[in-house]
Amino acid sequence: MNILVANTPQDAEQIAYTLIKERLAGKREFVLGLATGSTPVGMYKMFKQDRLDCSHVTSVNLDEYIGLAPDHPQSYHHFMEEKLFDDVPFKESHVPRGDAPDPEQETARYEALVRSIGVDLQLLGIGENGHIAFNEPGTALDAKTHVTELTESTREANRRFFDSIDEVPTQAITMGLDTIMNAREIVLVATGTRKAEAVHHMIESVPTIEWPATILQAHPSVTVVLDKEAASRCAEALQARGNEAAARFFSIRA
Ligand SMILES: N[C@@H]1[C@@H](O)[C@H](O)[C@@H](COP(=O)(O)O)O[C@@H]1O
Repeated sequence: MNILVANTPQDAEQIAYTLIKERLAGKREFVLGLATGSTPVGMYKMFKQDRLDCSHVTSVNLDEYIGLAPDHPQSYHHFMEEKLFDDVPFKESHVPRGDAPDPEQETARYEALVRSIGVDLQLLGIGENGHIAFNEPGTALDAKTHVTELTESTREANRRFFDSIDEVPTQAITMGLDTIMNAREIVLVATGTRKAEAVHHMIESVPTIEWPATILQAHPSVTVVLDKEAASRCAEALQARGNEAAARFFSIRA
C-alpha cells in the first residue's frame, strides 16, 4: 500500500484527482471505477473545473440501492449524473440497476459486465465500519457482485441523503470484494475523524472479514490518500511517512 497523508481533505482530493488525471492521459481507452458518497464529490468537481476529457473513458460504479429507480433523487444513478456525468461526458457509464425486477439476475449481469471490460483504476471510499462499496463486515473475501443487507450503522451513516431513516433502503447491489480486487489499480480516499478507526484497521490490522477494507493489503497496486484526521489512529511513524509522501507528491508536480 502506498499511503499519502495530506494536511486537508481538499489536498487529499487533489492528490486523488491528479492520480486519476495522470492515468487517463494519453490513453485511447480506459475503464474507471467510480464511487459515491460525500468523499468523491470534491474530486468530481475537479473533473468539471478542469474540463477533463473523459470521452475515451468507460465508467463502472461500485453499487446501487435496491428499490431505487435510476431517476430516484437518492439513487446512485442520479447522484452520478448530478455530480459528474451531466457535465463531464464519458464514452459510456454503468451503474447497477436498483429497479431490476430480479436483483440476483442483475448481480450476475453486472459481474459479467465488469469482468468483461476489466477495471483499470477503481476509486474507493470507505465506510465507518470498514466497508468498501457495500461489502459490509462479514462479507466473504471472495464475494462477487451480490445483493447485500445494509447494516444499521451504514443506513444511519447514509440517512443524511434521505428525509428519514425509514426511507433509507435496506438492501443494495454491490461489486464484491473479489470483483474490486480484480481492478488493476485502486485509489482509496478517506477524510475526517469518522474514518480514522476503519483506516487504522485497513492498514494495520491482520486481514479479516470483520474489517473488509483489510483485503486491500493483498492488492499489488493500492494508493491510500488520507487527510490528517483520517490517519490519526495510525502509527505516528506511518503518519509521518505519509505526510512526507504527500508533500513530495505536490513538490514534484509544482
Ligand atoms: N456505498 C458507499 C461507499 O462506496 C462509500 O465509500 C461510503 C462512504 O461514504 P462517504 O464518502 O459519504 O463517507 O458510503 C457508502 O457506503
